[in-house]
Amino acid sequence: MPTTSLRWFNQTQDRLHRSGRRQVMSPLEYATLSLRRLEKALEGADVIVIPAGVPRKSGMTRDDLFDSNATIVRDLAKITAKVAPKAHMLIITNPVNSMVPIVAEVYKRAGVYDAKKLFGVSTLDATRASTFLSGIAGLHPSEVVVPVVGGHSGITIVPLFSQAASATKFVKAGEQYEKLVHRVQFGGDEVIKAKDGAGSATLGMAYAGAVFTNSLLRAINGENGVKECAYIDSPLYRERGVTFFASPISLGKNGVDKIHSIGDITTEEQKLIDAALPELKKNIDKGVSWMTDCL
Ligand SMILES: NC(=O)C1=CN([C@@H]2O[C@H](COP(=O)(O)OP(=O)(O)OC[C@H]3O[C@@H](n4cnc5c(N)ncnc54)[C@H](O)[C@@H]3O)[C@@H](O)[C@H]2O)C=CC1
Ligand SMILES: O=C([O-])CC(=O)C(=O)O
Repeated sequence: MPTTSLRWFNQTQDRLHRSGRRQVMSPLEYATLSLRRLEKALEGADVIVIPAGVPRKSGMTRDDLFDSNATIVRDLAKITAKVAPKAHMLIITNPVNSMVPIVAEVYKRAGVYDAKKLFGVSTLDATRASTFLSGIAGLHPSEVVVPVVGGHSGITIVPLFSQAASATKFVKAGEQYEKLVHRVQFGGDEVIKAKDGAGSATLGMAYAGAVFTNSLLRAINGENGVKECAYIDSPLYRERGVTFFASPISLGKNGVDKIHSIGDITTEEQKLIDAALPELKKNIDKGVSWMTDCL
């Protein structure tokens, strides 16, 4: 059945709206009302997108957000596991590398985990890679598709410029390549610095989140051949202890239909993946251990 409605819940807006309507509200009264409104918003959802949480400020890494955002994401996942256990879960909140394993742990404990329906949204990395390379190539970004694999922070972001079809020839080995990779890996830092305390890539993320969500909705509604990169529960590097990995995937009615292999890559790209894996493992283990410690 086609998706027919969009529901939106923002804790801060909810609090403002409620306190505007009633002058006196105890924290307990607010929390109870808010939880009920949230559950109502989520009930029966096919797709849930979670961008809730704190963005970083200049000088912070995404991992520095872990302590603030882990609790928010865990608590939201507990609710979604209860009221919409079959929904596709799209996680935007940083650090994505650790938040997705946290959601997986919550769902496992609730006995409702479906690895095919949990996604870390890494589309912004592919958007940046495409934008930067198309600028060099003099092409429109829509003509340049660059798979970006690994994770969503710093050196875990690995753009595969060698797979950008006809645009690949515009990438020159050496300094230009290194600068291009660095810009994709640290594009988020560039935005945070430019916004100077006013948040992170909010609009870029709104675009990237809409691209990924629309792709998923098209697949859920029966379209064939929908392909995106996303950070998912993946077998690709499991033997190296990395249980979540972003790679190209085909989407279907029930989420991940097929996880594609990385394919042919250059020696430089292999080095980037080798550097990404230990960092990714650390980020994933941190999320899983934090959940164990929560018990
Ligand atoms: N995956 C990605 O590529 C990207 C991820 N992000 C991440 O997304 C998150 C949000 O970033 P922004 O939108 O820039 O921040 P923001 O501060 O503009 O928005 C966050 C919103 O979350 C709401 N919120 C907080 N706790 C909540 C809860 N428990 N339930 C419902 N809503 C809640 C706040 O009221 C606020 O409106 C950050 O963690 C940021 O790092 C941002 C850009 C790209
Ligand atoms: O950099 C941040 O903190 C936000 C983000 O994930 C991005 O822009 O890629």
